[in-house]
Amino acid sequence: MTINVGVLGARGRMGATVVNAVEGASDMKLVAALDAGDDFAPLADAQVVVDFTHPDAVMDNLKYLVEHDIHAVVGTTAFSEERLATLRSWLEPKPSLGVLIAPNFALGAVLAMRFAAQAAKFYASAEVIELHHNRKADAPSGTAAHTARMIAAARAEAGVTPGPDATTSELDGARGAAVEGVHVHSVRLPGLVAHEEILFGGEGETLTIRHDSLDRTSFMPGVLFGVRTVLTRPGLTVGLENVLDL
Ligand SMILES: NC(=O)C1=CN([C@@H]2O[C@H](COP(=O)(O)OP(=O)(O)OC[C@H]3O[C@@H](n4cnc5c(N)ncnc54)[C@H](OP(=O)(O)O)[C@@H]3O)[C@@H](O)[C@H]2O)C=CC1
Ligand SMILES: O=C(O)C1=N[C@H](C(=O)O)C[C@H](O)C1
Repeated sequence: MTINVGVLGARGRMGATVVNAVEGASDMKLVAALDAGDDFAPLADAQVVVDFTHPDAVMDNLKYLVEHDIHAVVGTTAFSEERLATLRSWLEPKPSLGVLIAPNFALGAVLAMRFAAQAAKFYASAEVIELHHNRKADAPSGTAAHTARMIAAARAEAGVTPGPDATTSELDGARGAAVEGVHVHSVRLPGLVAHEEILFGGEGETLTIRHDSLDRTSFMPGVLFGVRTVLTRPGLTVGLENVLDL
């Protein structure tokens, strides 16, 4: 079976890479490659649309896709619990429609998050550092926020209370942003692509888990897997770890 795929954000850094990947996939056909300001009419031919646009645009795009019964694979970041709840309400009357949102489609990043969740119950102290290119629109990264939430959930399940921290900040932001009790630090530099370190500290030891995306092709196997998977996975799925056999 050939899957008809549309891409939103097609002229962007990720969208252009997705266009190439879809064109190179023998089981997919690219039917629309659209960007900001384009007419969405060509999406009528798409079974699945991949969205790598902008946090300010993605909810309107998803509303359009759900209204038109088109499955969606979403890499665009900055999904709050409120946004996810809105999306679930849109999907409720569409029981066969699937939306897959993944803050990171790179296999290594998904594994790093899983390892971090595993480690979280053994270490009361954890910090996340994400490092990205300086054209990135949002901070913290979607991956860092998701990682922090996974650590928080693993701690809650294991009954681990976040470790002591005696520091008083002299300057706002010196300790980063707290996402569900986990400090997250964002670095922006030209030359970087997408990188994350998760640091754990315990009695006389530290554990560092690090992932580096050195090229945007690192995200493509996950995106193509998402396109193939979303057709048979109705409802909202958040995180590639929930569809991969890890
Ligand atoms: N989940 C993952 O694995 C990954 C996620 N990302 C995320 O993907 C998103 C895009 O990143 P990146 O490609 O670097 O960003 P870019 O800015 O390079 O690309 C975004 C593109 O989307 C276009 N766009 C904006 N609004 C719309 C709209 N309403 N409809 C269609 N196209 C639109 C932009 O056009 P214009 O410039 O004219 O506004 C631009 O061409 C970010 O949220 C980023 O964090 C990135 C890498 C991996
Ligand atoms: O903007 C990017 O580049 C990336 N965005 C995603 C995020 O915010 O986590 C995924 C990856 O880190 C690259």
